[in-house]
Amino acid sequence: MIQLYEVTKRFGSFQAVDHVTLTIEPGQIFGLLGANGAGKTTLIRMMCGILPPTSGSGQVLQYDLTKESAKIRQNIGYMSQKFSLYPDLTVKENLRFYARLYGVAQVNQRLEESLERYRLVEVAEKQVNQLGSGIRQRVAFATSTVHEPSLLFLDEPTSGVDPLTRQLFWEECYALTELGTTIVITTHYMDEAERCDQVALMNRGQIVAIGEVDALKEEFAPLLAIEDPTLDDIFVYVMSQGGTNGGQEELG
Ligand SMILES: Nc1ncnc2c1ncn2[C@@H]1O[C@H](COP(=O)(O)OP(=O)(O)OP(=O)(O)O)[C@@H](O)[C@H]1O
Repeated sequence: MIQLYEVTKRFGSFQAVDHVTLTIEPGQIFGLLGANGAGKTTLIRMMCGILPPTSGSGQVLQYDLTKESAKIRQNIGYMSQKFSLYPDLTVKENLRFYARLYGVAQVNQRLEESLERYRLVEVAEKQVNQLGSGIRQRVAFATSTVHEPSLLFLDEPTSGVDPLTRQLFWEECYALTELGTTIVITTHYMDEAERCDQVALMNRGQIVAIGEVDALKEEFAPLLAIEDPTLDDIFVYVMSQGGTNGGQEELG
């Protein structure tokens, strides 16, 4: 589904993503973890075909990362940290906008399905700016899946969201993977990371640990001298190995 080889992104002399080589199998929920500034969003934006890599190569779906980025953008779903919703439009109008953008056939039917699935029927005619953050998150989730992409990128979709909405959100993720969707998600919540089939820990632009959660725990137990480490323990250990790459002036 995704193969990256030595993918690097530099902003000026600063290396935000540093030679990342990665395979993500279809049908998985793949979690990207790392401290603030570790490079997760930059890596996701490259996988989405939004940001060209400085160097490296790869394939997303069957498309070349550098030469076919438009095809990638058209065929994936992406829920960014800053939800790309139009606050003055209603929930339904937002959904309709994205459905048209992605060339969805039978838009009306799809909108009804989407409103139903994400429990948005009652707020369909409300403007997004009148809604609370939990519902806005559901609207953003609905817009990123309105074209039923087989590959979905979710960048911190649950930050600032209440536990019930988080729970419902994860149920939706599982339902989508049942339908064959592959999900790449970033999160700062370790309980959410535990729900992923595979996780990768990023530090200073590099992937410093990758694998199934249980396998990682086994791998890190001797290094940590803890019999049954939590993902939190591993995270703290990995991050302590050199700290993060820190901030950088915005260079565009
Ligand atoms: N356009 C840009 N110009 C300059 N530096 C940038 C740019 N975009 C990102 N960076 C820097 O690259 C580094 C990685 O940022 P990125 O947003 O990918 O991290 P992250 O792991 O997603 O962090 P967070 O968890 O806070 O979202 C940061 O130091 C950031 O300041």
